[in-house]
Amino acid sequence: MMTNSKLFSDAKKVIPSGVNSPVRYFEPYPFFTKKSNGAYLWDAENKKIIDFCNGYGALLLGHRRKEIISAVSNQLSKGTLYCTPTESEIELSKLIIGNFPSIDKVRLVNTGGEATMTAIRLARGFTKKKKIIKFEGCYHGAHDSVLVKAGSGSAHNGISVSDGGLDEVSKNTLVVQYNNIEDLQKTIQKNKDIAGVIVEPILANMGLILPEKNFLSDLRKITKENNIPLIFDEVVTGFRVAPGGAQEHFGIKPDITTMAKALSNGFTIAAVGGRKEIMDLLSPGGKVYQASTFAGNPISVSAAIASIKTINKIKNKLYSKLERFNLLFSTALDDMATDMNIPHQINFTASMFQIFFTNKPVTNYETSKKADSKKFEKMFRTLLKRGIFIAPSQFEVVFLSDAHTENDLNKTLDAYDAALKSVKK
Ligand SMILES: Cc1ncc(COP(=O)(O)O)c(C=O)c1O
Ligand SMILES: NCC(=O)CCC(=O)O
Repeated sequence: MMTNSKLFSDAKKVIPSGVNSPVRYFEPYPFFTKKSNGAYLWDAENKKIIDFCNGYGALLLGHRRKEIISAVSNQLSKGTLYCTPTESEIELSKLIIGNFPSIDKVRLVNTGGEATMTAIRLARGFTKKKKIIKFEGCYHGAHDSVLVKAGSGSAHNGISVSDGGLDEVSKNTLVVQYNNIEDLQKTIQKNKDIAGVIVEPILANMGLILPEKNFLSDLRKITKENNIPLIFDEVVTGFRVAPGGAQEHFGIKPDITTMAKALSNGFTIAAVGGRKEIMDLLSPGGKVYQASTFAGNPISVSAAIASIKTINKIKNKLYSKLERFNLLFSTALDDMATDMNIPHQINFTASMFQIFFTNKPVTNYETSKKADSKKFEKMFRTLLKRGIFIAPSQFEVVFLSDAHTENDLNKTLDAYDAALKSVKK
């Protein structure tokens, strides 16, 4: 049997740092997954692990969900890539538009990063302006204009602006504090050249940070008053917090929306959608260029159609169950840490939560950075020893899926109990 340790030493020889995305690495080495099903992963050493990383939020319905696997198997028998339009793309676009009333038209792309890159280019093409505003700690993918004071692996590895990124690009990205509407107002007043504001409506890349009351509605009001397109990056929140994403949950209409992850429950697809007059600027009808060989590929499209149909069919049960599980879990975890006298904060909403080891509320990049990440890593390691996998970094969140059972959650709470004890030592 191959061990995780042997696989990692092999991997390092042929893959930089042994991983294909930085967030997958943790000390001393990550486990290597052989297969998954429902709520579980099995590693190279045949250990069964309860998964709370869930494809960084993609697997809302759980691994190998039957409706999706059967739609994809059906498509596999008909071909994998045509590079011509298909009727399925129309069906998927109608489903997306049906769930997101702010969207008149939608382009399919492959990754969240590609979606935000296209959204920003569209905002620039529409306004003929240059600068974009992003919020500290929000992560929108690994491209130059958004990899500035970003969260996720970029915060974890202390990379505020990436080597190799162009200053000419990052200097056109203005960074504003999350949950600080005055900061946004001042930045808009000082700069006349703003093409768009991009935001994670719920910040899920600095741990979990919730928008304070009125933050998103004020953001909408101010951008509208100043004729600045507002981009909601719903790569994490789309379909996860509601069938129509955070914009449905908070009742706010952005001008452009990006989505990925739970859109397809584990296949490579993302989308950028928005108002007709903006979306129609895309080439070939317009002059904003976006293109990709794999965009709208029939495999991912079939997965996304099956995901949305499943979500829409079971939505009345799905979201209330996940919210109930999350409330029970987060409350029990809070009680446990309080009983142990461990300074902590728990932020939770819908099917996401995170614990921070700090006695101050976590409301933005700075307060998240001040939490004790060494304690978090200790907790992570104890959880993993006990067969529970959460994303390895303080700057990610814990994702529940429809496949988790009460029994899984009880086991996980026992593991958190041991993990908190290890933190206390
Ligand atoms: C909010 C948000 N936007 C964009 C992205 C980038 O998505 P991808 O990794 O598919 O490029 C992520 C990825 O984690 C994300 O969390
Ligand atoms: N929250 C950050 C991600 O989901 C990104 C995953 C990756 O970079 O592999």
